[in-house]
Amino acid sequence: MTTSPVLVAASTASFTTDVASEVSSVSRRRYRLATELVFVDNYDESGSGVKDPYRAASVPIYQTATFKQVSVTQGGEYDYSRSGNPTRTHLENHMAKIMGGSRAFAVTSGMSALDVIMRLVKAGDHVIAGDDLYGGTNRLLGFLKKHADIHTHHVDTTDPTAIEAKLSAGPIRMVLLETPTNPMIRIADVQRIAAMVHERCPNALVVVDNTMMSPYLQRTLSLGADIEYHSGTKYLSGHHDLMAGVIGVRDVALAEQLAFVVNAAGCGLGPFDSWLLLRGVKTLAVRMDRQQRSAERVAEFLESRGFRVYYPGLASHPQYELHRRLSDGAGAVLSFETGDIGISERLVESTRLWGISVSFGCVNSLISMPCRMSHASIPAEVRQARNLPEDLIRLCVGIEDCDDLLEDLDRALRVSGALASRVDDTSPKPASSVAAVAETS
Ligand SMILES: Cc1ncc(COP(=O)(O)O)c(C=O)c1O
Ligand SMILES: N[C@@H](CCSC[C@H](N)C(=O)O)C(=O)O
Repeated sequence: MTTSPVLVAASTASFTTDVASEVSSVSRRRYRLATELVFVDNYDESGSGVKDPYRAASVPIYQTATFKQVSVTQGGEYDYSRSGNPTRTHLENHMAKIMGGSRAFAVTSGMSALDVIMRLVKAGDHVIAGDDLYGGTNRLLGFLKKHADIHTHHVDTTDPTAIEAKLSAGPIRMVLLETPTNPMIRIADVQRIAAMVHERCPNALVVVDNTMMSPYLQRTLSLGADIEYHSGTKYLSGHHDLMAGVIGVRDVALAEQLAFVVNAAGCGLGPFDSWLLLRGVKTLAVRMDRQQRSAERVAEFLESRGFRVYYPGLASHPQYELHRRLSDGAGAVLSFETGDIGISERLVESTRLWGISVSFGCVNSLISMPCRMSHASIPAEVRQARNLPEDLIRLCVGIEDCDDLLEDLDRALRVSGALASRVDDTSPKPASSVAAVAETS
């Protein structure tokens, strides 16, 4: 991160209301994001006024559903963990700080985050969303169309004029963007789209699913989005050992509406998962830096072998410059085509180190075929109409030694026949691939 340190008002996160008001007026130096990720504001900045009574180095897990009251009318800050829990509050304040929002909410999954956000849309309203987007998002939007009379227009979000053309299609309440998209890794110009939507449709909210970048690489609230959300199941937690969603907002009134829904619908993240997520977020920068470095090598390796690779860190990506302008890195998810569904299936099943699994953002490297797995819920004819390649392979690059990853991939490319169908065997190989070939033969 390159942002220079500035002074900001301290978070009002607290375990007790009285200490919160005591520290809320204090300003402290704002560090670079990699520092802020590990700096969990558990004490006040002077180090004297303690927010946690025992100055616990790790935020405690308040594994309780209820909080006792002093009397019938006198309660504390918390009464019931659905409405609020200190461990969750800590996580939420930490995430608001990291995302550059006024407030954040931690809920039970990424889909739950979108479900909360969609409660801001009422029957008869229209939504504009991408034609390349996560299968579960497509499924929820389809459900809302069928059962709640919320109509979604799916457009190519790489083209702001395609969005502009739909702004008069009905009462637009929301523009929902993924950038990069899952699984085609396309980029939306959030800044331009947000400015245009806010000018043309002041009642519309610009919502960004920032899961693939994480707030470490891209902060869309500062690009003009009204709401940014994440599947915390992915990079924020990093280990595929929990499900979570995080929503961040700038506007205080909007935050109040979301807070109401989280409590009313009862999807706030439980104390243990809140603690696990807070723990995961602390290592986000080191994980992402490492995963991204390896992803760059993997993308270059595949491109040098003649494959069509989708990764915004490659100069060949059509929105390479745009993504560089909007973000701090290309991330660690990429996809590529082999040109043949059978070859893709064999390739995926030939890897040993890359786990065949949905999801991404884990420290372990994963390989998948979106049309058979994460995006299988999108009907085949819709996938075809949206030009989603059936042979597409998606890679989520983990933290393993990159030479091992390349060797495993190289071997799988060969045994599946993918490489033979792409390039002649005399093309340059990474030094490490020699061992892999020997292993195969
Ligand atoms: C881009 C994106 N957004 C949201 C989700 C939903 O997250 P979750 O699985 O945590 O519900 C996923 C994957 O599941 C995803 O890939
Ligand atoms: N069976 C699940 C599949 C989850 S896909 C998870 C992730 N977002 C990805 O893109 O891999 C479902 O149908 O929801």
